[in-house]
Amino acid sequence: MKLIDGKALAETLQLHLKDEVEALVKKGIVPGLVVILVGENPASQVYVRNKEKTALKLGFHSKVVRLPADTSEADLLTLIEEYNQDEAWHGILVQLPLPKHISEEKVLLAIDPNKDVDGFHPMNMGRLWAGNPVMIPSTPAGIMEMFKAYQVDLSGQRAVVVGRSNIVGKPMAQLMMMGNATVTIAHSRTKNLSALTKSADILVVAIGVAKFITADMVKKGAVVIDVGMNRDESLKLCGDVDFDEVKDVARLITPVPGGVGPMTITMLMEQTVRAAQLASQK
Ligand SMILES: Nc1nc(=O)c2c([nH]1)NC[C@@H]1CN(c3ccc(C(=O)N[C@@H](CCC(=O)O)C(=O)O)cc3)C=[N+]21
Repeated sequence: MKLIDGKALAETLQLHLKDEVEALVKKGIVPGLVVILVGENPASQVYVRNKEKTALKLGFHSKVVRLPADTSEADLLTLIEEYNQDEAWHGILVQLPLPKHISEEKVLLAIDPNKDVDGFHPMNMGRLWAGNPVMIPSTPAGIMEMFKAYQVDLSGQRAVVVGRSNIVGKPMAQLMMMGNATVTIAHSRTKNLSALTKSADILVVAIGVAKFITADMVKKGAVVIDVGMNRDESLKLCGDVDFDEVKDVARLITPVPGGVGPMTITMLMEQTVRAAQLASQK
């Protein structure tokens, strides 16, 4: 078994990004990323802080707008429109999940697709499914970077994605299909799931159940990517894959923490740099 070191890869990619930021700054453009957080979800607080730290480290113009949990949908939409109009901000990210009284669909539709560095706007989702992506959701984008760095050739491979969310499962499946893999999307209602996962040369797991994938569900020599972020019995951070047993079956495997998470943040920064580059070419 070999570890896919997401943390180290993220640091390497960030060195390159820093150079790109410097080149932009010389032209008078500072990439700007605004993150909007509604409410006090503790996990969101951690992620948002990490995003801000990374943005500042790379020399971005960065801001986190923290709004109370009872912020109205109308007020949030107005704020998004203000950032859409403000040229200083190239990327706008509204942290999910949102409080229940706010429509996620309306909020994602309100973000200017050119500033939608998450790639969650229906326009960007559609472009991805049509095979002409502009903004790509950062978690699947980060996983594709891992495949590249570790020379995982997807062509002709059987890939299984466990999880069908708009932010991970679906875009992940499409990106691997674009890499010529044969892709199956499985989910909580899939019958005979372990037979399916065991047939996978490449297994990507994003279902949000701690240590759900056990060694008997994995093919010998498979590449296993763990998108999960859970707490185990002792409140330790753990993934959707039972790492301690699956590591002896897999050829390549990502740890949690230090795997997909740091790559997600890095790709978000990369897309913000690209949004700034695109805006400067207009
Ligand atoms: N609009 C939006 N965009 C997102 O990209 C988005 C979101 N909403 N909502 C929540 C999820 C989750 N997410 C993570 C990012 C980094 C880590 C990360 O850095 N994890 C570290 C550990 C962090 C810790 O210590 O808790 C690691 O895996 O090593 C995790 C999770 C982005 N998300």
